[in-house]
Amino acid sequence: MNYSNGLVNARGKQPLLSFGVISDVQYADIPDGRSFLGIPRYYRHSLLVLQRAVEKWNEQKLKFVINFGDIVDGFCPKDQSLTATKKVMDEFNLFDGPVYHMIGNHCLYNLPRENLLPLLNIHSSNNLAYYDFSPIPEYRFIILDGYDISAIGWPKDHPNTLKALHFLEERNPNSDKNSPNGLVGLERRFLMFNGAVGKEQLEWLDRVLQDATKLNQKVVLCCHLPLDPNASSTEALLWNYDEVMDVVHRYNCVKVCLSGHAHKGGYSIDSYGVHHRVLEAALECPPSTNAFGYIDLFHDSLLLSVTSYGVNFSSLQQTLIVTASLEPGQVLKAGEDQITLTWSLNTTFAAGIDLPTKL
Ligand SMILES: Nc1ccn([C@@H]2O[C@H](COP(=O)(O)O)[C@@H](O)[C@H]2O)c(=O)n1
Ligand SMILES: O=P(O)(O)OC[C@H](O)CO
Repeated sequence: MNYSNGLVNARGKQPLLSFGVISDVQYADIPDGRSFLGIPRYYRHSLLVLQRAVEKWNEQKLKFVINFGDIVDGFCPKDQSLTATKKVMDEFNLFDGPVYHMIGNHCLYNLPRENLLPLLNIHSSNNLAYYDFSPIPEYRFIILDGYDISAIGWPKDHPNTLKALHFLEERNPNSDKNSPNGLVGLERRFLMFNGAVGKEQLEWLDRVLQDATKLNQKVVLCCHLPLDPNASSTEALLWNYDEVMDVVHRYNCVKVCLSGHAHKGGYSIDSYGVHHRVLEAALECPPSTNAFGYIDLFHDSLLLSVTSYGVNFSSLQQTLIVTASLEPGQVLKAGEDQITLTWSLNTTFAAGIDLPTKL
């Protein structure tokens, strides 16, 4: 198969396919602000990051794009939720190919599922937002709905809202269920801005992984909420990340889990050798810097090139490269294959790095 834009990757191999990634745009037409923890948030600039991303992805002729959720921020005035969501979608729609979306908590603060899902081109009879696709026979992509069991997004009397409230009541004694005060270690994920994958979705995941195994496909698992404590702040984890990973670990086909939500990003390899990469938030890029990228898929590895914080878009001085070898067997320690490189001014996208240890 040819590399989509006709270029050979600087490692000398032609990728089977390349696709774009971005997360947590959280656009709102409001002045800059800060997160609860004081991190600056640039609500208007994030749309410019998306515009630059789409421009770059089109230049690179990528096959498709995956958006990891939270396209509009919860602080968006509610009478502007619909127009803001459409405005962001208009930008995504300028990409010359399909864009696969997933939902995040901020999307759900703005619009109920029944209005949101059609805008995100997620066609579902039960308002759940999980699905899979296989752009080439060698790979299967699975998009999870991390807010299946959630106290946000469903009507107040929906069984999933009630289940979520009950779940939180049992695990988080604070009156503000977004507060992790007093919760210890992994308990700190039991917050209202997170959610869980429900039983039926878990069973569906199991069936898809069974099928992928039968077809000898490698799987990229995507979820707004991170699935490994070593790749994310504890407060951002999916409530039942452990149940999801128990299903994943029954098979050998899932090679990498990608997510957003934990804005500073992260990377780990779990004890089964599955790679986890949390993507940095577009929202928290200071003006004229970026957080988006693309992934090259190979038979035995993938290569993520991220245009990261502090990088001037036109010079692309720094590119964060992660090569993740996908063969089963030996497990690398987290961080061992994550390398930050500084490139000279006239270098554009750069080479991958061969792993010191081949899996
Ligand atoms: N450590 C934290 C983090 C958050 N909260 C609460 O969650 C709300 C949303 O947080 P953002 O990161 O999206 O700004 C925030 O307003 C707090 O109520 C918290 O209590 N402790
Ligand atoms: O996506 P937000 O704004 O709800 O923030 C989530 C936090 O970063 C989780 O620690």
